[in-house]
Amino acid sequence: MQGKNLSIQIGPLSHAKFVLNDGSLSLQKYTQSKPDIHHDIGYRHVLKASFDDDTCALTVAYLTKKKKALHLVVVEGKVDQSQAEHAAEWSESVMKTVYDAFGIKRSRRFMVFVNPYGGRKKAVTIFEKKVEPTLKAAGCSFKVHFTTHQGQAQTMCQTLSLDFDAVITVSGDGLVHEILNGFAQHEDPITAFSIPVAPIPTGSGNGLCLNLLGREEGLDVLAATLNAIKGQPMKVDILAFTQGGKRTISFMSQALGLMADLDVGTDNLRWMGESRFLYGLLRGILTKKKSPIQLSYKLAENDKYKMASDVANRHHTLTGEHILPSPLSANTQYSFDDISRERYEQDEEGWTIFPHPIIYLYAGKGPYVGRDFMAFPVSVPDDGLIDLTVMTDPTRGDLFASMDGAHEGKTYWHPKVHYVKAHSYRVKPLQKDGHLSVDGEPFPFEEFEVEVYKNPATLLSCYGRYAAKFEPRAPPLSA
Ligand SMILES: Nc1ncnc2c1ncn2[C@@H]1O[C@H](COP(=O)(O)OP(=O)(O)OP(=O)(O)O)[C@@H](O)[C@H]1O
Repeated sequence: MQGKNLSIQIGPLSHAKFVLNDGSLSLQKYTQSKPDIHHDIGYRHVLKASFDDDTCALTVAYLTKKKKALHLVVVEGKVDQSQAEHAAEWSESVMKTVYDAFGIKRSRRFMVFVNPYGGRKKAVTIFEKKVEPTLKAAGCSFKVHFTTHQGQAQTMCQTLSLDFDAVITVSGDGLVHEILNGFAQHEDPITAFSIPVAPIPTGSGNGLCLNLLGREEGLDVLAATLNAIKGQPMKVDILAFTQGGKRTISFMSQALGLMADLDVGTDNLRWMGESRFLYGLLRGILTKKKSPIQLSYKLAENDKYKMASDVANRHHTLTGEHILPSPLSANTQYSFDDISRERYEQDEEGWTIFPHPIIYLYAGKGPYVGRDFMAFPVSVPDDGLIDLTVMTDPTRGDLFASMDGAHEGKTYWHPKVHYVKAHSYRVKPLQKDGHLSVDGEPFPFEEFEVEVYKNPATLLSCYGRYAAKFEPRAPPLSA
């Protein structure tokens, strides 16, 4: 249809034609020096189309994938005066198609916090070279603050004016932790938590970005910027971590033993980027240090097969993708007499007492804790539960084997990995030395309790669920 087409003159020697198709905007560029260029741009990647009446200039901004990463492209050109009315209508119809039809507000207003210190300390450059131009090209407005010290973003969020469409963090998970803790101390915490947080990955682990965008795009700065521009609010649970009478909000994880040693125990190696976690893991496997603790939890579910098929069914309902448990193959690596389904003693208040000595405890929300470790593959954003995983007394071989396929969540199936969903849990260390990390930040190695608050916080998501792929398995016939 003619109304869906628009031609522009880009320079003296080149021109282009846009066509608004079903599902994509196609661009055909004709230049003298190069062969014709054709792009099909999916609606999701179209950031803006605008027409300036005074200058007869049309601008279209979009993101395109080159060498596995997204790049910003802005095409500008002149429209013939006789086509001015059509060009104005055409650009408005593009905006209606790529924003309004999906219920996405155009030209969002953001508060942006940039942590110059996180990861490899490139956040400022990344913000200036990539994020800022993309937000501007999409017609978004924003206020930006470069943090000068730890805790500053948290303090600012306690009194943040709540008139932004979202808060963007250009950092790792540490700044997200600060924002949510600031919101918890806001005079209107419910409204504060309703402001979505959209992380952009410039830290070392960037677990939240991986959970929102998946392993392929989770570390792509412009995929995360696009999520800020076009993602939809997704409600998520938060975790109340209480230690010594003080409550801290945790949005991602608590780690103790080996899993904390490889994170806060390698803090001095931040310059290594993500590799510091692998180094910490190998060091931990070699020393195989035990953590004597008392652990108890309020159990919600401990059937690994059921949890895996429940999460697959939920994804199926949300996306229409069909995921069925695959039958057990003859060469399945592990036996299935796993320890999760053992019945442990319960106290009179219904707390399950976990009896084993442990190598690590890892509890949290969101499948990925780093690109190479999907620690909580069956985690659900808003089930009101925390996924709790404990490794008991493994051999070094068990530890190595449990890390095989860790990026796909295979650790979950290892028979020595105890994995449950709990309403809450408590830990009492039985010795003084040790590491405890909460959302990757160090905390005193002392007694604590974690409870789940169902659903108060908000993130932006393009998928409406955690973006992790995890294959369920059929239970063995005897189960
Ligand atoms: N300007 C600053 N100087 C020093 N520390 C800061 C500053 N701004 C924030 N912080 C703190 O820096 C720590 C690390 O931040 P961040 O999470 O962004 O990076 P990271 O730890 O490398 O990444 P990840 O958490 O994804 O592993 C956090 O505790 C954060 O509160």
